Amino acid sequence: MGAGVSGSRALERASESVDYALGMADAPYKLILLRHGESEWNAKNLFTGWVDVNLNEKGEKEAVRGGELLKDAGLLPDVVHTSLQKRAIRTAQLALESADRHWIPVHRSWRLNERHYGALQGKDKAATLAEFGEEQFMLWRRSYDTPPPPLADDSEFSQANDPRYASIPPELRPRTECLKDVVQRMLPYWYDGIVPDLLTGRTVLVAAHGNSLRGLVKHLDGISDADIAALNIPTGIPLYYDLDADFRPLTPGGTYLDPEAAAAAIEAVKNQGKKK
Ligand SMILES: O=C(O)[C@@H](CO)OP(=O)(O)O
Repeated sequence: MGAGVSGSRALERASESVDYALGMADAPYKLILLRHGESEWNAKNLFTGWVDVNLNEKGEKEAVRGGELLKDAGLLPDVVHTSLQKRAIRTAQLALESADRHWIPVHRSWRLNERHYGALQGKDKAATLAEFGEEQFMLWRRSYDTPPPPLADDSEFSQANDPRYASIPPELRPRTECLKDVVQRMLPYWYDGIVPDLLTGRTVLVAAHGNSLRGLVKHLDGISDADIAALNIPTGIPLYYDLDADFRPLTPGGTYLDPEAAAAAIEAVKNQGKKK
């Protein structure tokens, strides 16, 4: 019995020293969220959703700067997860190149895609606000559980027949989504794709979108369905989370690596539709 007790103490000590060696004693898990840089349609103030729009020049610069911020902060990702959309994929590549981490393993999933914006995809935000009024506009844009009308499969902005979504049965491919739908399809990937990487002590970068990241932040910070309406995420500025052993943030809301730029950009996202 004595041997058993000292054996288990030795095991405890060994596991403590592994935690220490991995720097996991206080904040075991390091997670970085990065919304893609400005896209061509962000600049034109159009609802984008699943339309596969590219970064514009400003967005490319934001992505490069995002990588520099990571490097300066000593937050070097060991693995990256992206959506299946070009603006997030390219943002991750540009950021990782500028942090000299272009070689890390990459995983992609449609579950990190932007919210499908239904029949609003391709529409001008200011014109939509003017046509339907502020209440309806904000309900579609920021309410937790009111999706816009579905997008017809024969629309030029539909992804119903896009081969990259072939693994989703045709009738289950989104034609519109509210944030609640996004949380429901994103969380399985968080648990099965991202958390296992965090558990091994890797620093994980998630390069995704305004609304898929709002869904993830809602989950991490335990934000209510009502309060999430007020949360906006800026393009291209890394948001860093130290997570405890239960994957809860040590600093609620995380930390933007450039807080001043983030505050100004959050305000601009919030006011989209009100100008241009
Ligand atoms: O158009 C979109 O897909 C998203 C993100 O750009 O817009 P919003 O911030 O209005 O939800």
